[in-house]
Amino acid sequence: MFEFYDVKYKDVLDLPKLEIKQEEITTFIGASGSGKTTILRMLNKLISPTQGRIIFNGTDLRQINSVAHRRTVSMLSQSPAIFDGSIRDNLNVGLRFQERELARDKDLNHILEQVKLNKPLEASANTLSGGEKQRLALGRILLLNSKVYLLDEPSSALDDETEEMIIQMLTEHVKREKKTIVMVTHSKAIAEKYSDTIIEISKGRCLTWRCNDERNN
Ligand SMILES: Nc1ncnc2c1ncn2[C@@H]1O[C@H](COP(=O)(O)OP(=O)(O)OP(=O)(O)O)[C@@H](O)[C@H]1O
Repeated sequence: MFEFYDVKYKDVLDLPKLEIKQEEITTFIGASGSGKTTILRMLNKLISPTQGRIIFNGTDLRQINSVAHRRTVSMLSQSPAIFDGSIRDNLNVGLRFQERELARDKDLNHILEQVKLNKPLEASANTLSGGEKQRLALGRILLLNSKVYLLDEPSSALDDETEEMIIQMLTEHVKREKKTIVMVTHSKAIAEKYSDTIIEISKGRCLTWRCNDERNN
């Protein structure tokens, strides 16, 4: 799905070769500042490599329109914006931004169930806790129903039990719907348990690459 060839980003990343496979859960792990978020930002075309190229389904990312790309590839950032308004408005904002039809309350409530957020749609999003806001933002992304989700620490503000429930829901969802997840997590346990492929980044380089528990390099 994504192939990196001699990709560099300033002096932050140096990735001679990297592949992210379709319909898999690929997880990046590594120390703070190692370059994980920068990789996700490149996959979403928020930034471009300063050298080398990234191929997405056979086409150089430089040739793909950014807005069109982001309809296929949605990103949940580490600190997503929750604006002053209802949970309903905050869930629908991604669809509104993409000029798509807004979701019906039935579908919004289903999404809230999926992200384990037991709140009415009219409730103010501002009064939610940090972990609840994180789940709301995840719900907003799921509503977009994209082929690829880029998730930057999607469960960092959650307690262990909720984290496990959310990641389990996500993995079941992507397997059932044949979607692709590229995720960053601080939790090696979560990475080991739920990923098809784990890529460890250290100081902008790919340190280890493990598929189904086999170290390839
Ligand atoms: N546009 C930029 N120009 C220059 N340096 C940058 C740019 N963006 C990020 N960096 C630097 O690149 C390094 C990697 O940042 P990145 O956010 O990718 O790390 P990370 O592995 O996601 O860290 P964390 O786990 O703390 O979120 C950091 O030192 C950061 O300051």
